[in-house]
Amino acid sequence: MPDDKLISNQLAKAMPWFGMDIGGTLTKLVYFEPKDITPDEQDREAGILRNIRRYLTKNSAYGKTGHRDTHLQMDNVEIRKRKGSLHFIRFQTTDMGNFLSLAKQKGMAELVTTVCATGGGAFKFEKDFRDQVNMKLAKFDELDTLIKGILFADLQNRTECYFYENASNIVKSVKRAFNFSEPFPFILVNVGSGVSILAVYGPDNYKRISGTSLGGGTFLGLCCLLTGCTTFEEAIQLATKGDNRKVDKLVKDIYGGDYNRFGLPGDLVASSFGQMHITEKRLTVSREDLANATLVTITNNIGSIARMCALNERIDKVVFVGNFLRVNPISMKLLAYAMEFWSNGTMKGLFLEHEGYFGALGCLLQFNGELAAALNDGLDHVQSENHNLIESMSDSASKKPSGDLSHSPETESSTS
Ligand SMILES: Nc1ncnc2c1ncn2[C@@H]1O[C@H](COP(=O)(O)OP(=O)(O)O)[C@@H](O)[C@H]1O
Ligand SMILES: CC(C)(COP(=O)(O)O)[C@@H](O)C(=O)NCCC(=O)O
Repeated sequence: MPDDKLISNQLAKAMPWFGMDIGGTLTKLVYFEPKDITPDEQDREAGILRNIRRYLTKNSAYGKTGHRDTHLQMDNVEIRKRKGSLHFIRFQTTDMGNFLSLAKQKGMAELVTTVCATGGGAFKFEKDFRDQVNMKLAKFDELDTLIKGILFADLQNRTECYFYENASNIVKSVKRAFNFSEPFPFILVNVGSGVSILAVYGPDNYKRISGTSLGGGTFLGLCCLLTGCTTFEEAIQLATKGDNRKVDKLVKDIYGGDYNRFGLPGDLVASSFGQMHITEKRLTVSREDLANATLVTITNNIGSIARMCALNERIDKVVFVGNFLRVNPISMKLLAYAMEFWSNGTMKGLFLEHEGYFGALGCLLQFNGELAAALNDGLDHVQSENHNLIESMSDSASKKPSGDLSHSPETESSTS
């Protein structure tokens, strides 16, 4: 059985380490940059690997839609006994063709033969990866990796988790760090293109309890249709300047004030977009108002479903993640308000700094587990779906660096 040192050696040879989450709208790529490279290792580092490392870490924009979220970079992270930084990169999934061309152009295809991937696109694009860049995808489930990513990020960064103090007063509510060191149980609401809701009881113990197709993709799609905007950033900017009350019908528009008997305040939205059947109202609303109303409609619906799920499961912590929350304090404050107000202060909405990257991060970490286990077991226990992944690792463990997840003849070796 290989010892720890051998395993860490083999894992290091598998660089570069990536985790990829190919979602319905955005592809998220987490890249581990080793920072403990010895001079000897540097000398032996293959040219392609060095170029990829430099290309990814020296730029913050790639191709047409690729961005590195530099503010999310995690330094001094230890993974597989290596110290380094985690870089967080995203691009539009519709740009996958360009990503594959770029990967080919940068020599990735020669270096990396297996990529760890999660999300629906890991299935959808598997053939494209194989046909266009000769890469295999080692597929992991998106909800498994999501939870693993969250737990890892929170361990690394004790200010990862936050909540809104004074959540019941949206104007005055302020972001504060939340101690998430004892996380279980919690409800996890992943707001991506659509919404998945999980009840998480332990690191490997969860169930998917609900979902809705009215998610981040719906907000963006409707906003583009209603306002003519073309990007998420533009949609959020418009929403920030708008007022949903000119679009929605409020309780007071119907009751003239509060509906006291059932505790419904006059300012509560009674009917989303409920004023838009009135011609004069329609003529006076702005694009900003429509964007704001769309954001409020989608957010409130998610908040309402999440709260019912939490109530049903008797869980008081509700964690919201997913890129819908990117640059979107309006929705986070609304969700925090909804959790607190409708539960009479018994539930708490929680948020995480790395919003949409946990699936990709968990994918990067998961690979370690599978790989180490495979090496430990002498590669005997390998499950069929991970066959490709382990096959290429077995190559590297025994003889030539064949390039799984990444090998080249002179790929860097471990310091140990
Ligand atoms: N730059 C962006 N481009 C498109 N959508 C974005 C962007 N930033 C945030 N979003 C929002 O995030 C959602 C996608 O979230 P994400 O968690 O990445 O889900 P998925 O895995 O389905 O792609 C979009 O539907 C949109 O609401
Ligand atoms: C199918 C999905 C898991 C895909 O994840 P996504 O790319 O949206 O993050 C998600 O969109 C979802 O759970 N949709 C809601 C389906 C439903 O329960 O109605």
